[in-house]
Parts: sequence; C-alpha cells; structure tokens
Amino acid sequence: MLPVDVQYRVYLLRQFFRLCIVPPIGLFAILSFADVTGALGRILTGALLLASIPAAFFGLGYCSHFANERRARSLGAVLAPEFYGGTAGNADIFLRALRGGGGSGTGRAYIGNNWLDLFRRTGSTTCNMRVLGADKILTMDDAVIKAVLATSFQHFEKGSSLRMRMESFLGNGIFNRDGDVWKMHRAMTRPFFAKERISDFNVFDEHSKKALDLLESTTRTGPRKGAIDAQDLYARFTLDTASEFLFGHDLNTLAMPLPIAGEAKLGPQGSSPPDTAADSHSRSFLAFVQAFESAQLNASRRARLGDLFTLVEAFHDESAEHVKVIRSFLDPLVERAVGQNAERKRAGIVPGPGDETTLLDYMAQNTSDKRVIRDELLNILLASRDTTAALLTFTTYLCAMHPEAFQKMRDEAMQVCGPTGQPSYEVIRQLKYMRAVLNETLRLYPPVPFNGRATLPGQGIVIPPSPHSVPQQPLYIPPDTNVTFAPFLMHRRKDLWGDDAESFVPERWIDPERLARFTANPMIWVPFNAGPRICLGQQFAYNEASVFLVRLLQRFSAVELAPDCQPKGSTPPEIWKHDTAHGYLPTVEQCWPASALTLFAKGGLWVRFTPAE
Ligand code: HEM
Repeated sequence: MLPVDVQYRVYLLRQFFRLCIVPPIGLFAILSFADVTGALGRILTGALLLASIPAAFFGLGYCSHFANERRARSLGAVLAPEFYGGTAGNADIFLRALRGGGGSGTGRAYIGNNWLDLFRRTGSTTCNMRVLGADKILTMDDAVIKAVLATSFQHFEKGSSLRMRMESFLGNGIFNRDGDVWKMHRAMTRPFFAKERISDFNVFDEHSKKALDLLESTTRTGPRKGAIDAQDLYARFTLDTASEFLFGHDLNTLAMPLPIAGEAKLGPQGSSPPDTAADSHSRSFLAFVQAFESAQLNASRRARLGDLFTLVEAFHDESAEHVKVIRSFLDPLVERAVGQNAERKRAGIVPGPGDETTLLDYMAQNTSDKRVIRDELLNILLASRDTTAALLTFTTYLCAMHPEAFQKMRDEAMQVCGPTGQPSYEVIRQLKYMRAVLNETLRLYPPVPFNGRATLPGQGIVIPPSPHSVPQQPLYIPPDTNVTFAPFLMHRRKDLWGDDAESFVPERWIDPERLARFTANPMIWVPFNAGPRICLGQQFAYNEASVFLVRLLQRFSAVELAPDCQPKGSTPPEIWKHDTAHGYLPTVEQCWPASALTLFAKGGLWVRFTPAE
C-alpha cells in the first residue's frame, strides 16, 4: 500500500486527469478525426477544449443521476430529493465549508440550522446536498439512521473518503477500519472494556478529586468571583483519566495553568490557557495535547470539505507536523511496553487473564505490532476524551439553566452516597435521576452530533421508510455514496419526541408513559451509535461521568453561568434570539454549541460554582 500522505495526492492526480485531461484530449481526438480543427481555427478549438472540462463534469453528473433515478424506479423506490442552491454545482456550500461555516456551528449560524434549511427547502428528512458533482446524502431520518447503523449495517462502511481523510491521524486504529480488519480490532479491544475492569472506580475517583480540588480553590480565590471554564477543566480530567487507564501514564494536564477568568482569549475551540508550562516535562505533555487537538481540528475541517480537502491540501499535508509530535510521544511508551512484555515472556512469566492494568499492557500481550498498538491507543484516547468532557460540559450547562434539576440530582446523590461516601458501581446504579439527566443531556447535546458512512462500491441499497419519514416511499441510496447523519437534529424532532422535544425534561427517562416513545423506537436516540459498531466505552463513560458528578455534588451546592467571563466572540449572536424559524432552543441558548468531530461550547463554558457548606 502507498504511504498515506501520498495516497490522497494520487487520488487528486487521478481526479485531475479524469476531469481536466481526458475530456479535452477526447474532444481533440474527435475533432481531429472529423478533420474540423483547421476550419474551427486555433482560438475556437482552444475554447471548445476548455469548455469540455465543465461540460464533462456536469454531463457525467447528470448521466449518473439519471442512471440512479432509473435504478431507483426499477426497485420501486425514489432518490433523496436534491438541493439546488444559488450557484453552479452548489459551489457556495463548498465555499462556506471552506470558511468554517456549514452546519457545524463554527460559523455564525446555530449548529445544524443550515442543514434544517436544506431539509425544509427539499421538504424531506433526507436530502442530497450535491456539491461540485459529488453526491452527499444528509439525513435526520430515524429509518435511514436505523438502516445505516443496524438493520443494513453490512451494506455500509466508513468508506474510502473517510479513510483517506483520517489515515494520517488515526492510521490503523478501530475508528478508521472496515470489514475484517475492523472486526479484528473490535475483538481485540472489547475484552478490555469488560464490566469488572471498568468498575474499578479508583482511577475515576483520584482524578475527580484532583479536578475538584482545583475547582474549589479557583472558586474560593480565583479572579472574577471564582469563575472557571468548566469545559477546559473537564477536558483535562477526562484526558488524565483516559491516559492513565489506557497507557498507565497520567498526562497530568490538571497540573498545567488553567485559563484565567477575564483574561482568557478565544482558542480554536474553548478558551486558551496561558502559555506558561513550567518545565520540559510539562512542555512535552503540552506539545502532545496541542498536537492532538490540532490534528482533530484538521480532521474536522477535512470532514466539512469532503474529498475536496485534497485540493486544499494538495501541496501540504496539514496533519503531518501534528502527527509527528503525537507519534514521538507515544512511540517510546509502546516500545517500552512491548519490550517489557518480551522480557516477561523470556523469563517464563505468563500473565493470567485480567492481570494487565492498562490497554497498552493488554495489547502488548496480544500483538507485537507496534504500529497497531500505537494507533489503537490514539483512537481510543480520541474516543474517550472529548466525548465524555462534552457530556459533563453540557450537563453542567443544563444544570445552570435548570437549578431545580441540579438540586434534585444533588438530593438524590446525598441520599444514596451521603456527603462523603465513595461512589461504587452498585451506588451509581441507584442514581436514577442522575442517569436521566445524563440521558437527556445526550439527547439535546449529543457529543458526536454528526456522523457518516458510505454505501459499498457497486452496491446500492433500498431503505423502507418509517412512519415519520418524508417522503413516505422507500429510498434508494446509490453505490459508493456518502451518507452523513445527524443525531443532533433527530434528537430534537417534535414528531419523534413530542411537543416538548426542545425542552430539558429528565423525567422523560423515568416516567413510564413518556419513556414509551423511546422504548417503542430506540433508534430515535443514538448518542453512542447503535448496532455492531456501538460505542465500546458507553459504560465506561457513564461510570466516569457519574463518579465525577457525585463527587462534585458532594462539594458544591449550586452552579450558575458566568457570561461576563466568556471570551469575546463566544456569547451567542443576537440574531439567534430572534430566529424563531429554526425552533425554540437556539433563541434561548446561553452558550455557543459547535462541532469539530465532537461537540463543544465555543470559548468554553464559564461558570461559578457555590461550595457546599
Ligand atoms: C459520552 C461519552 C461517549 C459518547 C457519546 C461516545 C459516542 C460514540 C460514538 C457515536 C461512536 C461511533 C463512532 C463512529 O461511528 O465511528 C463511538 C465509538 C467508539 N467509542 Fe465511544 N463515546 C463515548 C465515550 C467513549 C469512551 C469513554 C470510550 C473508551 C474509553 C469510547 C470508546 C469507543 C470506541 C473504541 C469506539 C469504536 C467502536 C467501533 O468502531 O467498533 N467511547 N463512541
């Protein structure tokens, strides 16, 4: 296989050759054969050859569209309605994605609103946003999402587009593989997420204590009446916890300087910490964390651009530098674990099942392929860090917006654990209201708001509609087509969740009558995905978030937003308040949700906690 950074350039060259070289050469051959070049003259011949490029581009697009339409009709199905924008080939959509807009919330529009507009304008819950000739299916339809993730799982894959975009960053890891290789990854890592292992709450408890000590000291003595960027704190907590769990190495980002209330500026996602990492040890950790975040940002930019990222990065792989830093950090850890395992084997020590304490140890016992181990660690670090941090961030946000829910959750935690009791697996199972708050947060603010798959090359698929699908006909998705689905939008649909779909109502997860909507059709709630590729760390995430919240509720009695500390440019734009056309939630939003693979609050989530007496 070609080196990854060469792969997309080859792809680009192939596309360039197909679209820009073949049509003029073909036309020239025809004109020469017909012996009309002399009569046309050089200028007209040149103009025709040039015009053959867009003509072939759009001509091929239309031919494939008509072929697909015929195929759909023959199967008794329809194609997803196409969106026609204001420019040829919907080029404006591509330009908006290039500038950071699109549906991701990183532009001025509320996250997902651009998509809602497309659904409205095509009168559907699934549409085709054909950009520069490439089909791109968008959906918030429960039937399509169900087919993609579960019932027709075998007809979809992550696909070559995604692999090409992510290869330099995620390499040979579980997120970036399909078919038998993915099965091998899943079989290898799954046992490590067994209940017994992730029920060892000490690692959660230790890091919760560190984070909450920091929160308490900032609350009591920090500037601006003790305001803190909760999102930043949670990202450190989840990173330190995950790094210890995965490779036995506490990155100790909680020990690095926090963003300062009133001084912090807008960072690439949250707020920026002061650049004052003390020693070289902290600096190398900081470099790793920054490279990890930058590679993620580039991956999400590539996702917005689709295959066209190859054009933007034709001469410079924007991930290369970050990946180098990440690998220089992880490689020695992997090297050491593989070496230690080889030594143990030489000494005749055979570890029993469950003896290994970290994923790194566990993998070193199962394979000596250092690249597989490194890439898997990186993939799972990515999977575990921002997702759980997003869950805690938006739970805090909703608690600040709904103090009664915070109080109810606190009363329950006090009743079950008391003011100092250690949360255990059994204890957490009793915290029904807390679980309802977490589920409701995952509904309104799913940490992975958008996700994607592609149909297999050479294999289209027909998806039967659900009672809520528009149009109410079977849908044909042609072969090798990208399908992007939006749990963020589906989770807020009134026809699926009822009139209070946009309200924060934890009781909908407890009250049997309300819960019936979900139990009748569980595919309307997919924060962890569903089907064979469902999140491996779901229980880990619930455990981690619950331990942290119990400890937080034991030490703090209230939380409120601190909008005065949000960095400039991160408070919701005034226009959201008056934009009732896109639903109720954006009009009352007090933070700025946006997405870069995972959900985050732009500029961070600045809050003030009240220490419990
Ligand atoms: C609230 C927290 C979390 C949420 C919302 C979440 C959500 C998801 C989603 C949506 C996927 C599917 C991604 C895709 O389609 O490619 C996924 C996959 C995965 N998650 Fe999570 N996740 C969370 C926490 C975690 C944690 C803590 C871990 C590990 C410690 C983890 C490990 C994984 C792994 C290994 C996969 C890949 C599964 C596969 O492809 O077979 N996740 N997660």
